[in-house]
Amino acid sequence: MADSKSKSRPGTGITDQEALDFHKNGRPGKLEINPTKPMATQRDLSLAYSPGVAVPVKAIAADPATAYDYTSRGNMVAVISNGTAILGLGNLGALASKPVMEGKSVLFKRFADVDSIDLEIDTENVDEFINCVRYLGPSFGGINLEDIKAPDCFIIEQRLRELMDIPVFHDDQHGTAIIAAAGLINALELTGRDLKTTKLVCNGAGAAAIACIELIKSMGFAPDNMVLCDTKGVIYQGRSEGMNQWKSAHAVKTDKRTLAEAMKGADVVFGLSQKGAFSEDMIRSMADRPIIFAMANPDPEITPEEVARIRDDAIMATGRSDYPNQVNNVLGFPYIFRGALDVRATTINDEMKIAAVNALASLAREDVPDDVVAAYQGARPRFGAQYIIPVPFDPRLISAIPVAVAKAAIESGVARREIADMAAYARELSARRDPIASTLAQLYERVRRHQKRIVFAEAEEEQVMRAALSYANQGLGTAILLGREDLIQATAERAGIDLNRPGLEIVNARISKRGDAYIDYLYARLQRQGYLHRDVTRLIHNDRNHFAACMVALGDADGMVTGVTRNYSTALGDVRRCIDAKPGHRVIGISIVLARGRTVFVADTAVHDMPTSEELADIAEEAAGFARRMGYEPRVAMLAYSTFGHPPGERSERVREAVNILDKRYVNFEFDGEMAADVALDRKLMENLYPFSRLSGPANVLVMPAFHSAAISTKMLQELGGSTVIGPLLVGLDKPVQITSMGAKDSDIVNMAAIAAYGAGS
Ligand SMILES: NC(=O)C1=CN([C@@H]2O[C@H](COP(=O)(O)OP(=O)(O)OC[C@H]3O[C@@H](n4cnc5c(N)ncnc54)[C@H](OP(=O)(O)O)[C@@H]3O)[C@@H](O)[C@H]2O)C=CC1
Ligand SMILES: CC(=O)C(=O)O
Ligand SMILES: [Mg+2]
Repeated sequence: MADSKSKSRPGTGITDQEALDFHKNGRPGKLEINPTKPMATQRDLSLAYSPGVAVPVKAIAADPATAYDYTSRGNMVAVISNGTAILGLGNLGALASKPVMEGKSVLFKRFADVDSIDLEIDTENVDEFINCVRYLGPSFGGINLEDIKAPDCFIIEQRLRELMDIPVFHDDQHGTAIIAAAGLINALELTGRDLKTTKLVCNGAGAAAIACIELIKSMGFAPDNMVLCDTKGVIYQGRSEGMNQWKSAHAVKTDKRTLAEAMKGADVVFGLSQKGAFSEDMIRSMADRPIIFAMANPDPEITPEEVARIRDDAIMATGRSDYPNQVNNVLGFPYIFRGALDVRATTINDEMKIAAVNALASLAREDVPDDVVAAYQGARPRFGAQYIIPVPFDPRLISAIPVAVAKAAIESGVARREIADMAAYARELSARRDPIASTLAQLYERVRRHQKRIVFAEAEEEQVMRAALSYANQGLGTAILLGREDLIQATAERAGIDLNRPGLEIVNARISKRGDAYIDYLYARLQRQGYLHRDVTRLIHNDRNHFAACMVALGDADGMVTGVTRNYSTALGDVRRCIDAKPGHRVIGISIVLARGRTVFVADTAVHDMPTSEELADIAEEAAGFARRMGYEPRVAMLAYSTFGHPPGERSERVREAVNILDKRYVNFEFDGEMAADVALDRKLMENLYPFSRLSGPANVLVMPAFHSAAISTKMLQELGGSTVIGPLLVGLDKPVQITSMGAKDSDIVNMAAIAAYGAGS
């Protein structure tokens, strides 16, 4: 039977089961460790381990600073928790905090290329915790404390800062405070308020809350205009119940005793407490144009929908990614540590925090340039009530925040390394980001706004059904499940999936009223290619790919996804019988390879076996157009085993000729060749040996000389090189169809469905 695990969590588009599967599938968890040096030969071993390793050991013993040169310390941060305040879920213990800590580690890597490991310490004793961490200094360039409850976190952080000579930063305190302060500055500006006269209520008096109010007081907020509340109500001078020295420091003289009383007439409210802590009446009682930051995770103190029902003049922010204005420390900790590590800072001080606040606040006021629009779901946001703070996928964060933090560290004297050329540093930082994730995020968002009907041709398969459900749950459109009802129902029962929800439709090819129209359409196409009417009838009644492709061809569905049960070329043949190439285009397969922070488009990985020169030139044009649509300025390398004529060989001539054809077509993108893959990808090699090359940087589109080299190299990269490969994506068809690999996972199938929907003109 279907259970709650198949129901989407409100507002998120994900089910509990999906969250569990995401963490469980493949290698459990979200993190693994990979070596950065070869470990293949006897010589490698002698260098990496005994005897070679003794040399850096002695060097570090003689000069500890060289540990930054010879070990991973300088780019390594520990995320450490005891699980006493996991998000807003409370004290669930060290072990239960591990998914969050692994998540923070992954975000360090994803957003700022900082290596990170999570350490969960199983004690609630403050001294034991401090003793456990204080000796770990040699291993790390920084310590990120996470989800430790107040007031223990204040003592722990303070003591560790005194004991350790690397940055110790409690993210829930300072990370949150930095982002909230940046959002507040901008919200005050938009509502024409002055920091010195604004009245603020902060609900919650724990780690995040105390740090937030301390930071904004240090920026000039009047202490008397701020009321702090906790589970016992207002923290007033003279209160004795549930107090500690950190709360006392912010107690005010007031006769208000409850949160409801405090919120009456308030300009701003910060929620750093728990789900549902704000009532509609409280929100109603606030001043005009109220500023509401409901930051509890995973569920805010009040939702934007609830606020919108009560009033339309609020500036509303939450800690979540699925609403506008995400005030969440993910906007801070990766970049703050990036800047601190790059100057080998001994600490993260107030100057560095305020520099981060200002950098973040100003970024939201800047015009969003074209190449950043992708991160904003394809729409260009303008500084305003719905956009007071950048989104986590904003590619400008990686250069703006670390530069500001590094500068502040140098100027305030806590840097152990200077950066002479800040502009070069900013460029280096930009090169660390990988734009594909923001491109995919944009793609999903566009599909969400222009929902499409996608037919899942193999819906009797469990992973396809899960993908269809996820497609509907994520609000991407309607998922059409093609298959026999009884089998679909049986699979759904087995998988615990509830099919009775909006956004899912079942279509049975055998009894569909549209069958005759599809037969007529297909017979007209195939009658002169050896197909009898009865052959076509059989194809439509018995073959899901033909039926689904005809649905798309005749407009009954906007796009199609298939491939789980049949090999690629068979599925492609089925589809091509029903759908032609777009006029003036060539159908090709493109694989997106994400490897070590780089994204490369490889073509043709699906269709042309041994392309002619003319076909290679077409493939280059299709691939360059696709790369551009995905937000990249294409630099196309026409690959071969030789480079610019050496070693000579007949096979490379075909590729050379393709370059000549592109020259004659006056295409509007950079291309060159023939060249070997190492020359195409290694800028230095290209500059040193072939300074005449017309590519202005390493290639990001690789046109392979033949299908076998394309398929072999992408599969090898995936299996041996640890790369992520998306695709092959079918490009150039007149209607959007995507074919997955056989046995693809549900998440891959949803990606393909979203890409098909995008291709349908989302
Ligand atoms: N958006 C973001 O980036 C971040 C959000 N947060 C969120 O802030 C919240 C607090 O986290 P953190 O400070 O680390 O936790 P702590 O355990 O340190 O503090 C929790 C505080 O919330 C108070 N509290 C709990 N429930 C209520 C309630 N119903 N009404 C009033 N006060 C309440 C507690 O009161 P008492 O002192 O009386 O026990 C305590 O002061 C969590 O929901 C967390 O997810 C935290 C960090 C970052
Ligand atoms: C975001 C975060 O760190 C928290 O909610 O605890
Ligand atoms: Mg936290």
